[in-house]
Amino acid sequence: MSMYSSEGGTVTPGFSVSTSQEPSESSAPTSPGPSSLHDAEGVSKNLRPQDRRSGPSGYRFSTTCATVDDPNHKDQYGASSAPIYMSSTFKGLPGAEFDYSRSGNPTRSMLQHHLCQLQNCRYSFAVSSGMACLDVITRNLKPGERIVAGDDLYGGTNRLLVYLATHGGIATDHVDTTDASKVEEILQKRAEDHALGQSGPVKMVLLETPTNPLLKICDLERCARAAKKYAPDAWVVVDNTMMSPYLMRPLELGVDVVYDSGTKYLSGHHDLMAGVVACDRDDIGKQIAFTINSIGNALTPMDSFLLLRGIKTLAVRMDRQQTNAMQVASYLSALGFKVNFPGLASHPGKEIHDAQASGPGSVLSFETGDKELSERIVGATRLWGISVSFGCVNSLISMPCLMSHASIDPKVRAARRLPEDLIRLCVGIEDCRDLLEDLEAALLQAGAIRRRSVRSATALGELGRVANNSAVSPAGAGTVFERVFGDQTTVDQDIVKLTEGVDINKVETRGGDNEQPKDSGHSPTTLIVSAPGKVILFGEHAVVHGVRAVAASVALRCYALVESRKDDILSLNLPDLTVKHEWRLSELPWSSVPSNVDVLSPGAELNEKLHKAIEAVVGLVAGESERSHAASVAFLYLFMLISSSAPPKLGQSFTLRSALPIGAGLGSSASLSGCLASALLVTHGHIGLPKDTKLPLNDTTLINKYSFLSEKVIHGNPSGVDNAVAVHGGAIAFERPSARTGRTEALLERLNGFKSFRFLLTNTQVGRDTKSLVAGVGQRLKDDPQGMGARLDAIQVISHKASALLGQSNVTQDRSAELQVMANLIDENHQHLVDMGVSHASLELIRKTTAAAPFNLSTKLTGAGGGGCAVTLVPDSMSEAVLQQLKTALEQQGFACYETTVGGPGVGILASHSRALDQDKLEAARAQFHAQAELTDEDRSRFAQWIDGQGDWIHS
Ligand SMILES: Nc1ncnc2c1ncn2[C@@H]1O[C@H](COP(=O)(O)OP(=O)(O)O)[C@@H](O)[C@H]1O
Ligand SMILES: C[C@@](O)(CCOP(=O)(O)O)CC(=O)O
Repeated sequence: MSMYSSEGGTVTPGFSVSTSQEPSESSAPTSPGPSSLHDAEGVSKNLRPQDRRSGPSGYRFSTTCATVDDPNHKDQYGASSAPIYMSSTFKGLPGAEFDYSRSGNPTRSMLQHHLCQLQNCRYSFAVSSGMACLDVITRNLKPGERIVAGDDLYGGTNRLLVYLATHGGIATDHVDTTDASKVEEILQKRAEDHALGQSGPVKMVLLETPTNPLLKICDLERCARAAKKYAPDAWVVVDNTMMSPYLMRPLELGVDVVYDSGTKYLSGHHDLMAGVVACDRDDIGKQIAFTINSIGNALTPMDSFLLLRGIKTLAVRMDRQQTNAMQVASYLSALGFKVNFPGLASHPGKEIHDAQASGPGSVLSFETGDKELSERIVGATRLWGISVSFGCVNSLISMPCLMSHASIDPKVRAARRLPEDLIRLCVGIEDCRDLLEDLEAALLQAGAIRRRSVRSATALGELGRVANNSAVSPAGAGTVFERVFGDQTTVDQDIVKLTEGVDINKVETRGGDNEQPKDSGHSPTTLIVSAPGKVILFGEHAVVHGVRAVAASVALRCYALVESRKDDILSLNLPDLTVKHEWRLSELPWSSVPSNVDVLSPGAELNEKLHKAIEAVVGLVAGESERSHAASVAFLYLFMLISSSAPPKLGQSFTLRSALPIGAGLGSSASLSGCLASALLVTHGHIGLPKDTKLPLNDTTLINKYSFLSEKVIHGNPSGVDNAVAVHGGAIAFERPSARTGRTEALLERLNGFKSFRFLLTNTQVGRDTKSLVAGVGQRLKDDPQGMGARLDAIQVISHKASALLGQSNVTQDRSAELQVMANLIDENHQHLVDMGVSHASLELIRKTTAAAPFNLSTKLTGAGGGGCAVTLVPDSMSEAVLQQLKTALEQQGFACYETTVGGPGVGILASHSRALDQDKLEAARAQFHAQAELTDEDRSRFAQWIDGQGDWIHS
């Protein structure tokens, strides 16, 4: 029988183990015991455990891990990997080494031999789980005897101790073991009580360091000394799971028994449950062998094999895990979170820890100050698996109070100062950049941090400074991070280094260690956004081909309500088109998102693969109109692109309502696109909300880029003028980049004089489709490049004249002459549009009506034409009565008139975190957004008026 076997020889099924079958003190190992080798080498405790030689071969730790060699169980075929003896019984005469697998199994014996090498001890036992270890150990206690244990214990340990108290009469004193004097005090007190007959003797001191999940440090040597002094009969037991024998070997520090949950670091792959008990004392070894054989919780052959295999890579795994953990801890700490990790210089127990262990391990925890925020963070991670346990090659995230420690009474948790908001991270071997990116994205999505734009960094003169750092993102996005504690703003270059390659600009935390979270510092999850429609006064269609267009925002807007959800559903509600979509986030075609998306710098081209994949997903809804299909595809396209850096786990609900007539040439699609882009960029943390009510230009530029992509989905080949107006607002002259004109960058010029003109918009109510009208003009240009080219040139001249006129901010002396010039330009431009084939009988009727006496006004189609809207220039001199008369005439012909002001603001944001959208207002807004689908024009304008009148909108 091997000294390393737990079983102790032959056991006949159905019979109890006789003492002679337990490991006997006289039995000698058949190979030199590890301790003898150590003694021979005079190994000093001052050497780091992993540097010390261990095992009979005298190899260092990682070599020993990989070198499984049990001289007592040499394989007859020379198998390189320990064979799995999948046999419950073994044939042979009584007295043979193996007879029944509960008592002994060759695979388990090989494992236990190997564990002895690693743990530098003579007895190692493999059982069915970490808790089984504690069960086996505590069975040494008798009713009336006592345990002293820590107060920051794993929930399962706590549960077993409570069970022992209630069912076994074995009480536990919980003390703060991080303060060795407390351990000394309680041991002394119990010794005195026992001497006086007032309490049972302490028979076990249960320690763990670092503790789980607060990572507090206990001085093992000092506690063990105190135990030997005041309770010499007590077993000093250490749960070494957080360290593993690679980082700490408590038996060398005066401890009697060590156990590890083998499920964690030892196996490393979360593919088995196991526990390992180790000791160097014969009396304890004998007792434990007896108990395991009696209760039958020894590890199965298959799991023994798996554990043995896992152990071979223990050192390399832990090296990588620790390095990663150190980076994660530093990252969180630099962001201002309270981080518990003994690797950090700030850890109060670091000195003691470093003296007894050779690394911090890879478990850390941090506090956010807000339980719900923590839940959101945990829920928002993707790469970090939400799971209990630790030590696995895969990184895990959990909230101990809801998971591993949920079995501890909340009152007890509170008394033991276990914060409810605590998040535990168990770091794996992944590429740390991915881990940090995922964590960062989760922090952003949950609202724990927020990023700020590159522009403000540049303004602060910081970007250049940090850009010199070699660790700046290869994407060149300018990885500058900013922390904010109250009013203090710092740029932390360490974070830049840590998140090398992370495509994020600036990050602000919303609280330091002692600071309560401030709502103002995070990406709001509930908000209302709006964007205006537009009227093109000159240059529509031609603008697609590089010609200048003159356009302005109108007071009719689209509005979106965005709310976060607690499930994984992404919902898009389009009541104007009576459509509601719901998609499960996991069902979206994430694999079609290009891998190299730079969210802050999207290209101007649609990604065809993603576009097609999304069309297929949206196309699954039967009976949807082309209109809502296009809007839904545009929405999903933006959603997937914008969230691609961290696909969320929790869904969102989007409800869009428009005060604009849809498909009437007033840019409803662009205003919808502006709403979607701004809402997504803000709620996904790519745009932080400004402290004042003005969105910075770089943010509106980003919104515009996404709006343009959305327009491309809806329109095919838009010029970009509609979305430029919807996002930036005001009145503009616009020219897109074009091969025809040689322009390589879009031109956007503000026209301040536009506002002084009055316009009447008249909707023909004739539906049409921008996409096909634009495509039609494109085709005509191909068919007749000369004729069409001449028209485009003529429109270019018109637009230039008009923008020169409308750009003047002061009303000139000769106002009526100006108005006449404008009227002529309108007529001329309309004629070209007729020639381009995009007018319509209804539009011509409006022209005729407005041109007739007594009105004598100039009108042109606006937008894509083919129906839709017409715009009429109303001279300053026209009285309200005459204007009313014109409106009545038009309305009698079945048209709808809008008197709208032009040149108002672009995208607007009303966020729930500001007082502008308090709970009451939000409820009222919800009711309005979710009111019956069909709204009359009057309902719409009432709704718009109400929403526009709420709070302080943040505007472009
Ligand atoms: N309120 C809305 N709800 C859903 N989709 C909308 C809404 N407003 C605009 N759209 C989308 O925009 C398209 C209309 O765009 P378009 O034909 O260019 O007309 P417009 O001149 O109004 O922009 C619709 O077919 C639809 O896809
Ligand atoms: C015809 C066009 O110039 C304007 C389209 O406006 P609308 O979609 O009709 O609102 C096309 C474009 O500029 O993208």
